[in-house]
Amino acid sequence: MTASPGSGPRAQTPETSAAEAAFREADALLSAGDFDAGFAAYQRAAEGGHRRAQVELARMHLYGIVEGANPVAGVDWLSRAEAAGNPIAAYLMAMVALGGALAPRDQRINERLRLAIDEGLPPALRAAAIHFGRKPHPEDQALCIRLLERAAEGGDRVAACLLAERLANGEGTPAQPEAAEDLWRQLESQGVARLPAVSAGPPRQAGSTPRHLALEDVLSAPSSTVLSKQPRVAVVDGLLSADECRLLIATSQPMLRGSQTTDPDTGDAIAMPIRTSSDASLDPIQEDFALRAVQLRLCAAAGVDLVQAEHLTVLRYEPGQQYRPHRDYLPPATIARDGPQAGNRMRTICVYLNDVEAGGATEFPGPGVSIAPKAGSAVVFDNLLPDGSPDPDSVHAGLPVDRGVKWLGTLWLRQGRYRAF
Ligand SMILES: O=C(O)CCC(=O)C(=O)O
Ligand SMILES: [Fe+2]
Repeated sequence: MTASPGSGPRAQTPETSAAEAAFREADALLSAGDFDAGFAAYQRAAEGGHRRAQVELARMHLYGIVEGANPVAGVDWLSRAEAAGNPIAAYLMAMVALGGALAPRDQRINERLRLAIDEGLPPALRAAAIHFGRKPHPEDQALCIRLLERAAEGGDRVAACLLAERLANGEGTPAQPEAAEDLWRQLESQGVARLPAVSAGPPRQAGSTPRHLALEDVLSAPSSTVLSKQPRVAVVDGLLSADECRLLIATSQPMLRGSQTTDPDTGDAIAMPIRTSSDASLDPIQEDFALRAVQLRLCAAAGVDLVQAEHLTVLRYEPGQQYRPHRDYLPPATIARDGPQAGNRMRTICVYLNDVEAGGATEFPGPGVSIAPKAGSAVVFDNLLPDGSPDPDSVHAGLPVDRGVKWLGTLWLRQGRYRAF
């Protein structure tokens, strides 16, 4: 990758003063909570060629911040800013393109990410660190550490958590317990909670030459082992790396709240004794490249497209907490309200994010299958019969945790497209 803003033919044009004024006005309006007027002001600035306004306008379109937002228009604005060399636009385009729906999932993703890395964008540095961290070559491991350091220096707290754990455990670097402890103390003083121990085994991703960023290497999932044919239940070992497990935990930890369940009669989300864990559902606006890459691999393991996935949910069970026997398919009232075009939840993938000291297995009483949590491994199961109707035999439970804590990531996968990108 070559271009960097401020040099060469792709240099950014200086913003005109009218566009700059509209951009500032938009910022002020948004700070005051007036989203519609802010959107309109960004639109004026964007049409005047203001690159940052184009990016902000694109985000409002992509994430549906205002009435009339349109993800396709979001991608158009990103393309314009990207063509002018804006690295944030390139990063966001890479993130959108992972879904394959509004931009092709092709080689340009690597090029875009490289541009954003060259510009030192912390979420791009973090995503690249996690990418190289999956590869066993010592040069890739060393690169992972360096990229985490750069992201952490750029203020990325999740990267700092990942770095602290690698320093503590001597992953990709000699163990440095004191440096790890210092980093954790700094993070704790900023309100960041420590991570549970995660040991997903050594990096094992086969693939390309060291130090070469090639996302296609890490997007394919290892093969699965079928435990039951009817209902279909399979496990996939070694799906996520320790960094990826930690990424999900560190991202969701500040957002955890008591779990809710869908009332089968009304479709409302309510607290019910069936599910006593805490959870966080990640809104698309909270996603970054690394989180989407992880979800893409989960979807590959489940054999569905990323756009069929509901938002990623991360659950935490403390001792005694459980998810009593239930089925994941939705009542018609919920489907009518939330993605009627997407149909029902055809499949579920749950990935274990840590090893549980005792208890916490996922149990399918029908076929008599029980899966013990193992960091980085996943269970995939069908909720519907081949004709698309709900399968009552898909009943399953998260058994109570006896000792330790259980962290789990769940994607509920619809029959059709649920996400815009
Ligand atoms: O905690 C478990 O093992 C199962 C979780 C589950 O059933 C779900 O997330 O739908
Ligand atoms: Fe479930």
